[in-house]
Amino acid sequence: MTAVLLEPQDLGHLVQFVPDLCFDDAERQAALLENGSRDFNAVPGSGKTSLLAAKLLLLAMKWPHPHKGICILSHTNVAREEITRRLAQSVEGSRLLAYPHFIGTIHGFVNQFLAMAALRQRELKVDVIDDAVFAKRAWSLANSNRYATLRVWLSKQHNAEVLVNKLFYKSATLDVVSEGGGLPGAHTATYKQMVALKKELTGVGIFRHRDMFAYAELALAEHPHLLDVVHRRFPMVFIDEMQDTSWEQEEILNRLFENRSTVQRFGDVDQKIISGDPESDKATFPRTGHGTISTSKRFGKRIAEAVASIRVSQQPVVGEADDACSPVLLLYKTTNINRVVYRFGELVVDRFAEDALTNRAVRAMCARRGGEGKVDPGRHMGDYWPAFERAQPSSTKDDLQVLLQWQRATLAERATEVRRGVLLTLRAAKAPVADELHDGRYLLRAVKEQQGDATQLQQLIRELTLTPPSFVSPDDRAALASTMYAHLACLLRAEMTAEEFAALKLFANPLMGEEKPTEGGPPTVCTVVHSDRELECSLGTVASMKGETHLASLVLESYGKNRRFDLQMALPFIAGLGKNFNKLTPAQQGQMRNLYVGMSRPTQFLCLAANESRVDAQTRLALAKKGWEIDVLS
Ligand SMILES: Nc1ncnc2c1ncn2[C@@H]1O[C@H](COP(=O)(O)OP(=O)(O)OP(=O)(O)O)[C@@H](O)[C@H]1O
Repeated sequence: MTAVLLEPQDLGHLVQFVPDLCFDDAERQAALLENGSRDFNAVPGSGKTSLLAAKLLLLAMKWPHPHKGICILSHTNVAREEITRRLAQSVEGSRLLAYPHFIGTIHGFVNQFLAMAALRQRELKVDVIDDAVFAKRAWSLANSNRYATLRVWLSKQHNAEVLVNKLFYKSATLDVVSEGGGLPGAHTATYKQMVALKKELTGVGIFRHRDMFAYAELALAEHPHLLDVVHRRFPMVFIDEMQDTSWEQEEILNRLFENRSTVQRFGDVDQKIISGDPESDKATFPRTGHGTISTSKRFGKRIAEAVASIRVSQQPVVGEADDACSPVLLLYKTTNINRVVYRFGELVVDRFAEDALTNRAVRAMCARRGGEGKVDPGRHMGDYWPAFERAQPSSTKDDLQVLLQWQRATLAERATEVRRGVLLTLRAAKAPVADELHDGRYLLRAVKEQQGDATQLQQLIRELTLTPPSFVSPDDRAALASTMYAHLACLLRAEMTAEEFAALKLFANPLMGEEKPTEGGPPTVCTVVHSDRELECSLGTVASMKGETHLASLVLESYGKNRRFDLQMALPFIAGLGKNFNKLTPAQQGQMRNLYVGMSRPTQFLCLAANESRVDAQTRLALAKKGWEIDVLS
């Protein structure tokens, strides 16, 4: 037996390891003491990630194997960082941060243990694995003369851009298909150009995340013994945020670990809001016999009642925290929609003293842009806050500003982003050293080989890693260009002047020339001044705020692709007007799940905003009877 067993007496160590957390209830104790393979479905704010971290700390104390480890997988870097942070606080936990254990995202795991083997065998280098970078390059290639046949065909397609931008390899045969829709027959010249385009990008190392799963399958097909190697290395596997795992990902994990290792999966099936998986009905989470955690430590009774009323599975949500204020329904008119977020800020200032707001998040969120059409506004964030739409970066790993200002990552990750940023700059400047160099990680080596010394480059990377540069004003950008030029001059073409370098497009401000959003403030922040106090409320999509805990949250109504407003549909459920969940279409259930994620973020104050034309008198009355305040924006 290679898995480690936890026993009731082990729980005594939790006071020392995680003194801020409480695991006294039967549901959490059962999850901690479960030693077999089992799923756990837990409500928002139940502390899934911290429970998992606590369990790992207990296992770390007893882990006896020098060459076998625990595999801990999450969907997002945020969850991975939370687990890592908790483990790093003790000597025992720190052991899990190194060999033989693995902590990372499912993507990272599949790349490291499977896909890279297949790529290496084919001598394929990876420049970047990033859907946005791929999309940008693929669309630009598709519009070039070399792909004229493809271009003509695309000009007749209504979904041309998405077809090209979402090309990916499927299964071990590396079939070229698109998430954007069907492609022409394999024998056609158009399809052959589509394949050539995909291969051209493969040749320069630009991949989409999904491609890695195809290479992983290829690795398993060519080397079936990898299955044994991986599961023997990891007798215990924990997966966080399981509801967001696509079937493609789950299938590979099942092949590796099911019925071989002890696998425990944590998540909340009602928070599944990542759509676009055509095989999502095959997903198995949560399996029959799963454990449950039904109490939330994040919010109290009133928010719990609202959240439970729209929970698609209809399972209970119990709020265990203190109940602070009544929820508010904020009704606006089409003519004053641009005041909604500001009004929410005023409501927050009225309810909380300055101290209570310090270091606590106040956020406004809305579903992703969905349906268009001639309907009263309130369709997406752009209707409430026009600057928001314009501020969305079109690309991530291909944008110097994003790379150099990546705030969330660890220092090591920041250095990787900075190296890539420097490589992009050298490429833009057509520096000889950047020719044929696809991966920022090899930049230092390439410079050393070429120049014999890379001290200047090293200094620049260190400086940018430790102090993220500002891009706000033209002066900031000129200063960055000047610093980079000073350190990189020896690598640039002899004729390149500092002025030419500073004029490179990647130092330009993407928002330059556009109307300023709010008196020069960032386009995703609303600054509210009320009662001689100031409050900042940041804005985002619900998906971008998943996993967050706020003091106060505003959920703005939105219009789905199915041409239904989410809150118009949900408010009668929240008001308890006896609506039936079984009558909701899959698209409407998706909207409900989105609201469920958004409405379950706040610890104390929940506010929903809807156009008054869409909320009838009966619903308003029923909500008021349940203790909701109705605030009509004048
Ligand atoms: N066992 C616990 N004891 C006390 N407080 C806890 C416990 N678990 C979580 N909390 C607190 O509850 C809040 C929500 O926790 P957390 O964000 O980890 O929940 P979650 O299950 O990941 O939520 P979601 O699914 O909504 O992302 C946090 O403020 C956290 O500190």
